[in-house]
Amino acid sequence: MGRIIVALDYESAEDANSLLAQLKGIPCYMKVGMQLFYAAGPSFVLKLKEQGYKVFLDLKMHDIPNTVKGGANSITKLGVDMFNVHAAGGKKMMEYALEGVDQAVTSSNEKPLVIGVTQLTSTNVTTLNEEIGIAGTVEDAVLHYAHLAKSAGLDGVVASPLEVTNIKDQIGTDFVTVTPGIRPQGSNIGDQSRVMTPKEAFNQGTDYIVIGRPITASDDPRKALENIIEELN
Ligand SMILES: O=c1ccn([C@@H]2O[C@H](COP(=O)(O)O)[C@@H](O)[C@H]2O)c(=O)[nH]1
Repeated sequence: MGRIIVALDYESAEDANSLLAQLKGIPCYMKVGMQLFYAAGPSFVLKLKEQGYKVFLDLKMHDIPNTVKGGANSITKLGVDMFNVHAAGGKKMMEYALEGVDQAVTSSNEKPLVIGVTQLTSTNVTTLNEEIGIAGTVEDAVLHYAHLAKSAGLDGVVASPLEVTNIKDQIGTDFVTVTPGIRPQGSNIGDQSRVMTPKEAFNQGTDYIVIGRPITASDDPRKALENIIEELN
């Protein structure tokens, strides 16, 4: 099941390597987010690639277009398979990200999937309306950003599984959806708001699910991942 992305949300390379050892041989993507990247840096990403992992670099870039272009250029040179930018940065920012990618693509650096973050899966309608200042439903806000990401030329979006059917219906099945907010039955929701089980998420038609704590905080991470895969089969 190469469509499961495990979130390596750890404070050190040692901790992340310990999980990698426990999950050895199970085909899945590895996601490096800001906690691990800021601690272990690009060299950790390069080592993951050397070991043959598919890598999603989840740094959610959001800055002026020129800065994002430079960031996207540097990320592409790391050889990652997927990275993301906030769609809230606007169409021009996303277009510049793609320019940064194009300028870094060589025969040894393949083009990564570039994915736009719509609304974080921790965001509920109250946060959206009263704190972020966007009126209406979360679903509409997600769809708005998904259309914007598509118009900028991005490959897909990060959204919750709840929005996948509408995204695929409106934008097309080949527009990639990457969905965190995954909680196997009975697991702690924590700070997430818009959640589904792994099976429900794939039933909605998502391309990739992202799972962190239900695996990493488990007493037996390998068993936790194997249980998820078994449920999906
Ligand atoms: O909208 C988003 C975007 C990214 N994430 C990231 O996914 C994982 C989820 O971890 P869990 O422990 O399974 O909650 C985490 O790394 C987030 O930074 C997200 O949750 N929602």
